[in-house]
Amino acid sequence: MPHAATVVNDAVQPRRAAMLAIGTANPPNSLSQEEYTNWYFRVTNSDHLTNLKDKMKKICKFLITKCSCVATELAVRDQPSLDARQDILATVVPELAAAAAARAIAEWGRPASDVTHLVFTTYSGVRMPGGDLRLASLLGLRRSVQRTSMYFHGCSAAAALRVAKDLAENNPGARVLVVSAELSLTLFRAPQDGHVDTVVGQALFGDGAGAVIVGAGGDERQVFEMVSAAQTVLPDSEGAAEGQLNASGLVFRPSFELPAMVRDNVEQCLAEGVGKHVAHGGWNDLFWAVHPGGRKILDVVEERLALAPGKLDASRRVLSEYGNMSGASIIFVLDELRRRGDMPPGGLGVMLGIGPGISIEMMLLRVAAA
Ligand SMILES: CC(C)(COP(=O)(O)OP(=O)(O)OC[C@H]1O[C@@H](n2cnc3c(N)ncnc32)[C@H](O)[C@@H]1OP(=O)(O)O)[C@@H](O)C(=O)NCCC(=O)NCCSC(=O)CC(=O)O
Repeated sequence: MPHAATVVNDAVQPRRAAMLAIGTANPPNSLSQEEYTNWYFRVTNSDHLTNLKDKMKKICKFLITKCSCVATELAVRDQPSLDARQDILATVVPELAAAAAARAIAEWGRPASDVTHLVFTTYSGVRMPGGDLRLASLLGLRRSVQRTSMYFHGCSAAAALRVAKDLAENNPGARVLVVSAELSLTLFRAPQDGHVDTVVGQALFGDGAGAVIVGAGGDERQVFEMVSAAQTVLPDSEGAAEGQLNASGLVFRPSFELPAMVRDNVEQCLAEGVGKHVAHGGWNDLFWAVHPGGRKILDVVEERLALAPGKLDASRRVLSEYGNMSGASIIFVLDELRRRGDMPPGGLGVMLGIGPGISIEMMLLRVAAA
């Protein structure tokens, strides 16, 4: 029963930020995972690597669809250099970001020019000026919008939401647009004999963008109150989710140990990061928005916190529908949770982000009054 949990010292925060609207977008042409696996091995001339293809099919069987944008198809056909990919990403990433942001702004109901701050996050390409500027222009944001970009933070929308909470609570009248947009084109590479990690990455990562409007005070409808936020780094975890941009794109290698590291530390992180702000009779008193980094990540969180079956359904659905869209995923999970409509106003929950570091982002949320 979510109602059983309450916020400690609830009245202390005079102006608390809230998520006011949420929008998401994906590239139009999604494939089933089986289609994607067949396509991936065909376009990379790798059908002869039957062992790897079988492994990818096995990994994919828990996933339903995979977005494969037109850009990836074009890029692969032309065997692009990093330069060619950067050109594609420079156009497509801000457009995908703008599609998600436009939905959030439409739901919010105020003009785009009322956005005072933009926090943009991506690992899909780097450029000067950044995708945030193009995004601001596509949306018609005011020239004086205060922009902040977070590149290569991996699953960073949770961190971007923490930054937005601070901005909203410390700048009266601020309306912060948070946008995370990811295209796995940046990670795309052909399978290599003997390297299972390559197909793990190709199977797991998907394309999507998520956007949230954050503000404090005012009379707009709220979705989730952002009660408290914290970040921590897991001990001895450096290198457990490493990525580096090189001539062949972003090479990202999640380690085998990552799920076990999360399993061994998640409860203590939550006790320290969220525990002091909430009185509850057990983790099942809360709703959960966990970064769908992979099936095993969700399994270990569920197991360690002894969560009831179904508690991570929103994360599991997003993972199976869209794959791991890195930062954007957590926004899809929040959207999925509120769309289900089964959380009573006042119910408390936790947003849990897991990214390179291993960094753990935690935010205590409260379902806003209807
Ligand atoms: C990838 C999986 C969905 C596959 O699950 P399955 O149950 O289908 O199968 P499995 O675990 O037996 O793995 C299938 C095959 O892949 C191999 N395999 C699994 N994980 C691997 C890894 N990290 N590196 C290299 N190989 C790996 C296994 O050894 C096995 O090969 P063999 O058959 O030869 O033994 C799961 O293992 C998982 O969820 N792992 C965690 C993924 C992860 O780290 N995500 C976080 C990404 S970082 C992130 O999310 C943050 C961010 O984006 O910023």
